[in-house]
Amino acid sequence: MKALQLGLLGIGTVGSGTFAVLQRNQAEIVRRAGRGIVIKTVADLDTACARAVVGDAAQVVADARAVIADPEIDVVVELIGGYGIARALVLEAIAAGKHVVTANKALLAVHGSEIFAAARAKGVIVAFEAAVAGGIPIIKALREGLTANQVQWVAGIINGTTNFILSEMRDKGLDFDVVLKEAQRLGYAEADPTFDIEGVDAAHKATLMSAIAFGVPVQFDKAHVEGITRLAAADIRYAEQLGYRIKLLGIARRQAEGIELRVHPTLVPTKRLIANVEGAMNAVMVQGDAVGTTLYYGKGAGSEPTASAVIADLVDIARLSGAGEGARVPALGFQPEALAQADALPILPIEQVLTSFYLRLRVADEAGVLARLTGILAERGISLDAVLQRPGDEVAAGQPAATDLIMLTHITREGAMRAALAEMQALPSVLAPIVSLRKEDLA
Ligand SMILES: NC(=O)c1ccc[n+]([C@@H]2O[C@H](COP(=O)([O-])OP(=O)(O)OC[C@H]3O[C@@H](n4cnc5c(N)ncnc54)[C@H](O)[C@@H]3O)[C@@H](O)[C@H]2O)c1
Ligand SMILES: N[C@@H](CCO)C(=O)O
Ligand code: NA
Repeated sequence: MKALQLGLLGIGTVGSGTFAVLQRNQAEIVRRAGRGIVIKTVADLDTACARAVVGDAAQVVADARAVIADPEIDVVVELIGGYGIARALVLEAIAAGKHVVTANKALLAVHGSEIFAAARAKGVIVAFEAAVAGGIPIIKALREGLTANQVQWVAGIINGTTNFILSEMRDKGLDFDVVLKEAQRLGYAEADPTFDIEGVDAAHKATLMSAIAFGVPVQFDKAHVEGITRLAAADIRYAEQLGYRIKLLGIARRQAEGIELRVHPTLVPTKRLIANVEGAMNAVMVQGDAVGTTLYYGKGAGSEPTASAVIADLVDIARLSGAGEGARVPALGFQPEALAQADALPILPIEQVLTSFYLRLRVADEAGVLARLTGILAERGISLDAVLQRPGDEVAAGQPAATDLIMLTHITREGAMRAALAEMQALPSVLAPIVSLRKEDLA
């Protein structure tokens, strides 16, 4: 059978990995796909760099639209990134009848509904395994391997840069900025690293997983997003003393009334495997009603790990591009007409999220403070799981002595906790802004 002809848009970190792995493993890939997968043309603004990567193994052009216009190209592989030119090129490629493979989670989390609808109308495939947790086949697992299940929740370490930063800070006592620079040097970080450290990249990926897990449209604008920039070393230490690690988790959970979709630093029991995922590694836990809890672990970023996912999608296309719509796996795993309307299973506002909390309060060391605080929590139906008292810093002469109170709560509605926090913060004996972090047992 004729080889699948590719046009690669962008040959940076992921593009060059895709080129290298396709070259190296071509014979193995033919044995699996039943035909060759060949890069015909590479488009990159930096043509000199692109030529240095591909030599004379493929044509190199500066203009991506020349690739889209080439009738011999079957698949456009978008590895440029971002929402701007990438969106235009992907839509133009679909309009030209090309299948599309992309690693671009930002694009799909924000414009996915438009792109999947355009692909459906044109009868082409849009595949994106590389967009979530890089080389880990989590899209395949959710869409196909777990298809029997009603998924209850998905929780993952899905940003390598922030997991690398948290691990290096905890293990080696390194500063945030030093570790971020190292993650950039290693090719893990996004073009704009604030996407990594502010949780946006993880939220893009969690949004895609929520759509595939629950059959809802991609709705990045409804995700609750917090990064790691406000995390204090003291909380990492206290969490450790209580038997928890702090991880940036992307969580999508089904409640009766809707879906929780959130990214935030989270206390996870140290005894869970996922709490021990270190460095730039990713891991995703999925709980289904039939299968129970499953865990997927591996490299979520980097040149060849991400290329591994891009090429897996290409092999699927090599096998399925000739098949009718019904023989292909739908982009989000649910039949398009069965995707729930946004209001049928809405993304819940953060106040409705159910979770437990870690609180750290700097309080005046005087009688009755703890009773007042626990009274406020009890009025809102929030019960305590554990309380620790730690001496605070030295205080100036004449100032009241201060102490740190660390509390772990049982599960509560976030709205109730926010109301309690406001009331506690207003007490004169609470001396500094209260730190609150969410905690998940992931059992
Ligand atoms: N780096 C990773 O580990 C990783 C992992 C998973 C997903 N991704 C995603 O993969 C995509 C690519 O990431 P990357 O790290 O390879 O980026 P990169 O910056 O290394 O490469 C992008 C390439 O696109 C080229 N480019 C920019 N504008 C162009 C245009 N208009 N036409 C043609 N070429 C253009 C650049 O010159 C560059 O060579 C992004 O969507 C990213 O989020 C990256
Ligand atoms: N910037 C991303 C790349 C992989 O999507 C990360 O650090 O995980
Ligand atoms: Na993946």
